[in-house]
Amino acid sequence: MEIPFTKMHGLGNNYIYIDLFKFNLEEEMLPDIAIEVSNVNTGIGSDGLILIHPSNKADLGMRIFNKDGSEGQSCGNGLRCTAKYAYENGIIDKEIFRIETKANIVEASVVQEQGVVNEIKVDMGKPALRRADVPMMGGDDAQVVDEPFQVGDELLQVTAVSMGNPHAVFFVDDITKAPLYELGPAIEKDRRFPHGVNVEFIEKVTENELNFRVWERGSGITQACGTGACAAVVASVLNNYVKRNEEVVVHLQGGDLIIKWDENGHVWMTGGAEVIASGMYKFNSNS
Ligand SMILES: N[C@@H](CCC[C@H](N)C(=O)O)C(=O)O
Repeated sequence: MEIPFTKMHGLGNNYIYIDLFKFNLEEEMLPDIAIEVSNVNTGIGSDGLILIHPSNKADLGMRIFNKDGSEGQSCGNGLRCTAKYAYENGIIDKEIFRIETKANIVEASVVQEQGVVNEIKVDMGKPALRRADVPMMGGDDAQVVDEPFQVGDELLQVTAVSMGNPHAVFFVDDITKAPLYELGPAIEKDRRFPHGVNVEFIEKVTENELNFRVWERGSGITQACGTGACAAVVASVLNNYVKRNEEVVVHLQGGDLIIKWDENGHVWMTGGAEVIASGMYKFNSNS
């Protein structure tokens, strides 16, 4: 079967996008397609698969599958790329529109010049902070802020945030020494997170600037994670490292995002999105 695709990235966080306004895929094939297209040796190579689909609740919908075939509830970089694709390919014909995800419905605004989208701002909605909503096991149902977290021989301090998907945020003094490979895989699958977790290491640079590295649930190290950057700013506010209602520049491996957690509780994400290539993928179903 030949599948039309577009490969896009947001700060290097790259996915294969399939436009289900034009092409149909069987539900049961989706995890296998995600695994296969993500493979850099036998597929295209990506952090996963994103489907852009019709929605009866919003202007359009987006679904994200990680590299291992698991489905995530949201994807910040994917939402900006989806917004750019939808605008530039005539799926929508307005600058502000709503996108449904498995987690919630978000509002995206595109800044465009002559039909080409340069920047996308997304109202990502409100974070969920109660332990059960992350979800994280153990302890009472209050927020998980700077809580001791033992992993093997290491005693860390965790702040847990859901941006529709789960995030465990750890603050470090020097981002270049963040133990991504050493601890990322173990924390991602730690039994205290029953649905797994995205793992972020954050260094405060100034009152309005954070350094960021991520080990993503289902995909491992990626160059950027939009929901992770939102979670990092929420966690930094909760730990008094940055201020509520102020823009924070998050330096990810692939570039910068501007994030603000506003006084109404909404998290705003602003950044770019790029098209890499488009073509036809020959799906072999070998995985
Ligand atoms: N890269 C994404 C998040 C993708 C999903 C995540 N790995 C999960 O399983 O929750 C982003 O930009 O937010």
